[in-house]
Amino acid sequence: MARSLSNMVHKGIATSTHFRLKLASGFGFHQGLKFSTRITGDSDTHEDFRPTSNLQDSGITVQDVVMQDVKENQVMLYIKGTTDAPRCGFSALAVKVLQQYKVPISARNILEDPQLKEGVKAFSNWPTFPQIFIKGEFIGGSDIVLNMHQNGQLKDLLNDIDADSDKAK
Ligand SMILES: N[C@@H](CCC(=O)N[C@@H](CS)C(=O)NCC(=O)O)C(=O)O
Ligand code: FES
Repeated sequence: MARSLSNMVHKGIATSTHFRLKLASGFGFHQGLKFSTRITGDSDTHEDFRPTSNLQDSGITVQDVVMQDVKENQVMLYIKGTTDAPRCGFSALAVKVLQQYKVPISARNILEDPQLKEGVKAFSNWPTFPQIFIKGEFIGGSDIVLNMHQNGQLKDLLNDIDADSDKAK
C-alpha cells in the first residue's frame, strides 16, 4: 500500500529519508574532507606553505611559465634563494660558476612557490635544484655546469650570448 508523505513523516520514515539525503549531500562534504586530507598530507601544499603566486586562478600553468622563461632568457636558473642570496650551496655554486661569464642570468626562487618547484621538476624530469637552462636547453644541476666550466664546454656554449641581451634570438 502506498504511504502518504504525512504518514511517512508521522511514522518517522520521512525523517530517516531526510537523514539519508543529508548523508548524501554529506558525501560531497566527505569529498571535501578527502581533498583537504590530501593537501594536509603533502608538506608542500600545507596551508602554511601556500604558494604566493596566483597561478592557480590565472589559467596559466607552471609548464607555460617555464616554457616562456626558457624561451625568453638565454640563461635561466631555477634555484633555492636568489642569485644575490642563494639559500643552498648547490644553487650558490651554479650561480657562482655562471657569473664567471659576462652573460645575463635570470632566475626564479623555487622556495617561494611549491607549485613552481614541482612544475619545474616535472618539466625537466629532473629531481633536484638548481636547474639550469641555457638557450632553451636543459643543462642539469650545479655539478654538471661546474664540469662544463672546467672542461671548456660552458665557454663555448655561452660564447655567442650578448652581455646585454635578455631575450632569446
Ligand atoms: N647533483 C645535484 C645535487 C643537487 C641536490 O642534491 N639538490 C637537492 C638539495 S638542494 C634537491 O634539490 N632536492 C630536492 C628538493 O629539494 O626538492 C647538483 O649538483 O645540482
Ligand atoms: S637546501 Fe639543503 S642541500 Fe640544498
